[in-house]
Amino acid sequence: MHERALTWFRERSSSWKDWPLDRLLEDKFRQDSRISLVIPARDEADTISDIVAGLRTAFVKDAPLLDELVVIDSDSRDATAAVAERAGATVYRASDITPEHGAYPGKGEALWKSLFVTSGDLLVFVDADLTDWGPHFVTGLLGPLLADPDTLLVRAAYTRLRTENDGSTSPDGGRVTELVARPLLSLYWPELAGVVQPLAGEWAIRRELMESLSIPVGYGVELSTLVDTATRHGLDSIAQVHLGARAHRHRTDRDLAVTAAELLVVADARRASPVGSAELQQFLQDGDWVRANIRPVPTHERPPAATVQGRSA
Ligand SMILES: O=c1ccn([C@@H]2O[C@H](COP(=O)(O)OP(=O)(O)O[C@H]3O[C@H](CO)[C@@H](O)[C@H](O)[C@H]3O)[C@@H](O)[C@H]2O)c(=O)[nH]1
Ligand SMILES: O=C(O)[C@H](O)COP(=O)(O)O
Repeated sequence: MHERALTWFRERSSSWKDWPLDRLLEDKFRQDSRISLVIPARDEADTISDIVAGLRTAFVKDAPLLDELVVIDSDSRDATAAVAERAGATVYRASDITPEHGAYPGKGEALWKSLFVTSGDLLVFVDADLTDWGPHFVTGLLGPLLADPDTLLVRAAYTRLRTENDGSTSPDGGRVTELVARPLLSLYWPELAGVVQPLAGEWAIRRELMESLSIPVGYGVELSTLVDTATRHGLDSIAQVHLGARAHRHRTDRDLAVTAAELLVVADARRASPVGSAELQQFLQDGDWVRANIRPVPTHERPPAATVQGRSA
């Protein structure tokens, strides 16, 4: 692994088990922190109820960790809003929030709009399509933020499960992650190559930072916030927490191609110069991230043959 990335990986990774709820509550009340949990959701009526109800029970009813549990309904065509409200969330339609600023479709837009209806100084984002997850996602993500004022952004690290049509699972999830995000980071921001899940939809961030960043309206928001935070505040302002395994609803390759293009746009907007040499950082999906793999990426280009001495034609 790139030396800086390896140092970061070693120093800034922890496990959700390192962050017990008691300790978090103690830190939260000592610091007088307010915490908002935000779930962006488009057409997630099938899964959102369990997520909202589970988090509400764990961190609103049983323990006072969350001050707000908000769902941003992002142009859903199904009953997402009603289901989420019944499960105990405060629900806003993204397009109803600050209508004077207009409305775009997309996840990033939902997160950006959430800034206008929440008040927590710490924000936690959780996707609405999770099928394998646990409340420890939230405690894990908040741990480093509550423990250290210099930590500004916390990313989830997990094994991404792929669920086949017959219900069987393998640790082969994350098509865009493996095919686009990781190569982009390894090539253009190799110091970020130690981020195990650069596109994880579960992350926590200080409001002050989130409000200072430009937010792509679509699926580029995870990549942009990662790169921009590292660029402006240094790698060590970011931490990652291993959360075990995570499964979600899979989208089609064709839909993911649009996401892939969005990531390229985000990268393109942030890049000044091309890479010289490159290696691709990968992680074995069995959870043993210490046995990470480095794959050399060929970058050499031959000159036009017409310019090469001794060509026969
Ligand atoms: O217009 C949209 C589209 C999606 N979502 C919600 O955003 C979350 C993630 O969307 P999803 O379609 O499940 O994304 P994935 O295909 O799983 O993409 C992965 O990679 C993306 C970055 O490329 C991240 O934004 C996602 O969180 C991450 O799960 C879910 O709660 C969606 O309901 C919206 O709120 N509005
Ligand atoms: O982050 C990703 O790579 C996308 O969400 C796709 O994940 P999947 O291949 O596990 O559906």
